[in-house]
Amino acid sequence: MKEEIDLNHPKAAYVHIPFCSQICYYCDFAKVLLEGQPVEEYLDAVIEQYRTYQIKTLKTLYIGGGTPTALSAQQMKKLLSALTASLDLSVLTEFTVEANPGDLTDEMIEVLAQSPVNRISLGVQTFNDRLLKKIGRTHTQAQVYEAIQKLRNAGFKNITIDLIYALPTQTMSMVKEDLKQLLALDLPHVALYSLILEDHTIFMNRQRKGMLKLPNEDKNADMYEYIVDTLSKKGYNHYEVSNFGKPGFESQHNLTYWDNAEYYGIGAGASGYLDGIRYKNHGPIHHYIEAKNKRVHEERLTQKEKIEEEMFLGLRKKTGVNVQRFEEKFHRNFDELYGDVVRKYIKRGLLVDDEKTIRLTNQGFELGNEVFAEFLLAEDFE
Ligand SMILES: C[S@@+](CC[C@H](N)C(=O)[O-])C[C@H]1O[C@@H](n2cnc3c(N)ncnc32)[C@H](O)[C@@H]1O
Ligand SMILES: C[S@@+](CC[C@H](N)C(=O)[O-])C[C@H]1O[C@@H](n2cnc3c(N)ncnc32)[C@H](O)[C@@H]1O
Ligand code: SF4
Repeated sequence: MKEEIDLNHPKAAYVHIPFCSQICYYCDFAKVLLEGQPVEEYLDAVIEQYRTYQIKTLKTLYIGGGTPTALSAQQMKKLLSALTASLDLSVLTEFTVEANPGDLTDEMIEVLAQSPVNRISLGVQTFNDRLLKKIGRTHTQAQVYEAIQKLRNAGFKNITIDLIYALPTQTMSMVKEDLKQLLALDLPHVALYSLILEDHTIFMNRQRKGMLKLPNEDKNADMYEYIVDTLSKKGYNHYEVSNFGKPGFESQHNLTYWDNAEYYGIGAGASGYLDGIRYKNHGPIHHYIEAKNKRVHEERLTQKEKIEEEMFLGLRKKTGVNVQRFEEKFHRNFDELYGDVVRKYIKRGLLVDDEKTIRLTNQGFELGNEVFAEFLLAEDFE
């Protein structure tokens, strides 16, 4: 009986730490400057929300931000022990903490190494010191090398970094140099994002004033092609639009999102998906701390929305959407719903149908959003 109940529970949890010691010029995630924030009260509120779910087993736990390593080593220790106190650790296979290369003090690394955390995601963005300054980062290339060496010395094998390409003034040869540095580090995983200009960022402000020199769309596409080609040749599995992992190192937590499975979302501004309801927690720190009910937006998804999400999220993965699984899940004939659009994009070389799965080609990945839009169902769909 216990096992049955457990199977119905989400197997992934996301915990958000919204503090940063600097605000990067491109970033629109839920975050605030650390200084002067009620960090202890915030951690207590996070732990309180986590406990309400009475979680006993998880396959993946992910502490993201913001910058989790902006916490002090003591605060991190308190958070990690509260999150794992009632967990069956034999089931927990992937436990990630995001870290800023400049924050990884010996003390912080020791706290992480002595906990069940087994994956570290470093926000590197680029190895180019001048470019790092131009995007508002305060760490340097040397600190990245130092952080990775220290993490390895402490026993961490599963280290991933985030890089951004198509940054202002970035040229193709700068992207090639970043890839060279990345490959020399021989890391098992990397996420490479194309810069997105977000509202309410310094970059958007500069763009509006005509002061931002961004690579054009063609250059952006060339950069993506170069990245995909280079990493694929070096043995990385391009398992999602922006993610590359050596076999066995694909992020299990992020695959939960793309598999359209449910997960707990804990912390200010975090989103979660439980019992068919997508929710978002209060964003502003004080609201989050004070609110009795931490969840502020809740939306029960209709069948139409669930099907659309299954397609958008599934197509982000290299393995695509499994047709049989789709039909079992939604009790619908796939071909009736999507046969026409699938055939159209197969003709254009953007989709492949290998009988069992529908998936994007590399060219399809580049034009992802255009393809996804065609998988929206009619307004009157029932
Ligand atoms: C929200 S951050 C959290 C990680 C950590 N704070 C850090 O930056 O080191 C997660 C990642 O999202 C990516 N990101 C944030 N804003 C972006 C943007 N506007 N365009 C592309 N990628 C972005 C960055 O690569 C960043 O490392
Ligand atoms: C952009 S992804 C980077 C993934 C990472 N490179 C990896 O492979 O482990 C992570 C970011 O997405 C955001 N994020 C992930 N899950 C979230 C959730 N459930 N609610 C809110 N934000 C989330 C956080 O800002 C987090 O820093
Ligand atoms: S990219 Fe990371 S460090 Fe920079 S502002 Fe966003 S969350 Fe903070």
